[in-house]
Amino acid sequence: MNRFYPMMVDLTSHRCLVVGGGKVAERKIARLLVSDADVIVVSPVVTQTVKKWAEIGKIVWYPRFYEEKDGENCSIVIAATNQREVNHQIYKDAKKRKQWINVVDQPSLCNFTVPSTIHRGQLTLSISTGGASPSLAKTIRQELEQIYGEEYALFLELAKEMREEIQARVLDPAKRSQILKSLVSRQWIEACRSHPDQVKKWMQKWLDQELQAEH
Ligand SMILES: C[C@@]1(CC(=O)O)c2cc3[nH]c(cc4nc(cc5[nH]c(cc(n2)[C@H]1CCC(=O)O)[C@@](C)(CC(=O)O)[C@@H]5CCC(=O)O)C(CC(=O)O)=C4CCC(=O)O)c(CCC(=O)O)c3CC(=O)O
Ligand SMILES: NC(=O)C1=CN([C@@H]2O[C@H](COP(=O)(O)OP(=O)(O)OC[C@H]3O[C@@H](n4cnc5c(N)ncnc54)[C@H](O)[C@@H]3O)[C@@H](O)[C@H]2O)C=CC1
Repeated sequence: MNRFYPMMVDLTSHRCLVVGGGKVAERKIARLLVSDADVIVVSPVVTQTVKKWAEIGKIVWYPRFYEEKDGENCSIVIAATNQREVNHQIYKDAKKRKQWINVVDQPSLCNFTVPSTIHRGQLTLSISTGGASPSLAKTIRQELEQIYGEEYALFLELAKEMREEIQARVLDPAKRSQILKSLVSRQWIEACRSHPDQVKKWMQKWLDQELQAEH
């Protein structure tokens, strides 16, 4: 069994090739766009959504069949056609170039796979089943979406600000660690959900009290 190494990658401005323009390719492209990658799509036919992305300049689309040179200078290649032999050829070309390659119909050829993912601002939750059951990954994603709502985005934004202030102002490591831990409480997360407009003021007040107790 292959245990994949979970890794958060900065794809900003990295050229990423997606071959194919169907439903599966569209999903992979959407993920790459969230990460600000430079996406090149090669496919004679694409979905309406992919076509729209090309029209508004979010991606570059070459409306033709795959050619070996398409993968040049790409950090990542995704073979997402419905032709097994074409996907296999894309794999061989990418392997020669030592690129990161995802083949949507042959998990054993992938040197990376795409997990099911939830974004809540800076929070990312990803689920992988190592290719055993993508449907289970999707089901768990849907369950977690109910538990981890949009309030986590606001909470993290505020927690980041407060954390920076705590790091700058609390010099005693033990005390700093204690305040940083108490910042992460159910109450604050709940307040982000119920009172998004007021919570920052309350948190700041709480922090000021904690910092005063310092002196
Ligand atoms: C190995 C991997 C490679 C990769 O694509 O990266 C792979 C491979 C394959 N998927 C197949 C089928 C389906 N995949 C989905 C859905 C998703 N597949 C995703 C990832 C992965 N799929 C990687 C492993 C992920 C892991 O480790 O868990 C997700 C998580 C991420 C994403 O794609 O963005 C996304 C859910 C996103 C979400 O909604 O949260 C559904 C459900 C649906 O579409 O509703 C079905 C139909 C039901 C079923 O088969 O279970 C087939 C058979 C094709 C066939 O039979 O023709 C293969 C090939 C094979 O297994 O041989
Ligand atoms: N990994 C995953 O998450 C999943 C993978 N699959 C697999 O993914 C494959 C694709 O599925 P869909 O997107 O639904 O298929 P689809 O039939 O909607 O799209 C296939 C695309 O490939 C393009 N294409 C075909 N030959 C090409 C070539 N030589 N060069 C460039 N583009 C070419 C077509 O123009 C079309 O846009 C299927 O074979 C299926 O087995 C299916 C479900 C999920």
